[in-house]
Amino acid sequence: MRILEIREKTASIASPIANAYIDFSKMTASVVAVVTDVVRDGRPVVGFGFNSNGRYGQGALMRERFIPRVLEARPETLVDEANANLDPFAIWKAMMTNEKPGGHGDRSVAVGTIDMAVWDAVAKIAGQPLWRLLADRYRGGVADETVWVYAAGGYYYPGKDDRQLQDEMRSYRDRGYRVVKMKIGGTSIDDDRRRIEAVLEIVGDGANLAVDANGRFDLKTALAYGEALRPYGLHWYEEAGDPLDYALNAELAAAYPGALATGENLFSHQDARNLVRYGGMRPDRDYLQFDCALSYGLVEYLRTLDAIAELGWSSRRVVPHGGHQMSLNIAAGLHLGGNESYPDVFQPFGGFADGIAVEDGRVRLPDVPGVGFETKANLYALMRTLVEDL
Ligand SMILES: O=C([O-])CC(=O)C(=O)O
Ligand SMILES: [Mg+2]
Repeated sequence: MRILEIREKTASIASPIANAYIDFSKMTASVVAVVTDVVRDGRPVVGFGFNSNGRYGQGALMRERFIPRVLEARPETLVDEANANLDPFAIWKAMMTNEKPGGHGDRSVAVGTIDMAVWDAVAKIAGQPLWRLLADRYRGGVADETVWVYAAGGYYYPGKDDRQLQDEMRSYRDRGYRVVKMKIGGTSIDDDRRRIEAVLEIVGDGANLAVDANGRFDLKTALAYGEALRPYGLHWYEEAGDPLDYALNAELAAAYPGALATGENLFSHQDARNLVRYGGMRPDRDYLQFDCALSYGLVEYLRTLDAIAELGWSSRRVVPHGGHQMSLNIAAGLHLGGNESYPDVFQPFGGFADGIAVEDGRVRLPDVPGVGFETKANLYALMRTLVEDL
């Protein structure tokens, strides 16, 4: 059993939306296909992966370092004999040969994207949905039947007024979501207060609304927003300050009684552990949002979950960023607290299986081998363009 080829290409996810920090007018993502020599139903098993929004395509790093290392490794060293399958841990180790510690940045995205495709292939070779394989291997066979999801959107874009923001949020609620998320910090605090109140007219209770500042604020502004947000009793206040400014986060946590959420821009188990050690995050109410597709993949995510468990954190406090099916599988198979969803933005990567509706804020997973990309027609059509000749 061996990996024959790893193909990648860059896809555009450009759109006019903006958060408080960046606009997405030139945003891209990498799509990867891991081609194996295993044949199922007369066709080679191919695992697919892609990286989450916000970090651009990583083709150059893949082509120059990570793909060659996998293909140069002796094939027998990448096999998991016990399970008669490929070994994601050995493949990960091969990719990370001669990589120094620290400085987790774009390479963690490149590795995470290939790792997603490897796990898709592994689950397909096993003939199981990934969520089932993960539950069997790591959680005594018990998977969650449904996963809590929330609808992320509420972006800024030119000409968008409160009425359009309300229509957007109403449409998420009409599609079965209970909790919605909107951007803050891209305008004045008074404007944001008005936008929040407009959305609360639609979703009612503050517990149905999360807000996301995308790391924009300095300490003073983070605290001022904390004061302004406090009376609303929001679901969470996300990424107030710079992702690596643990002291800012700790000061905010000491002042803000509601839930905080952060971690989407921390890309290693060491950084995740430092957030939990030094960021003042409270295990009884706050949320951790590490995204495997940006942070060296599921192999590293398992280490991250172990690292936070050692510090007393339940996996139920983890609600990944990224709105993708890979994290949905991890949430169901490894007992996380839920998953982000982008019902409308970042298509075709956002959203889950076609034909499985969100009901009362929860979604089921498809019962097909792998991550389930084949159940999302627009995404699978894009992935197939990598392997049209196979
Ligand atoms: O706007 C973005 O970069 C995405 C984001 O923060 C989120 O989904 O939480
Ligand atoms: Mg965010």
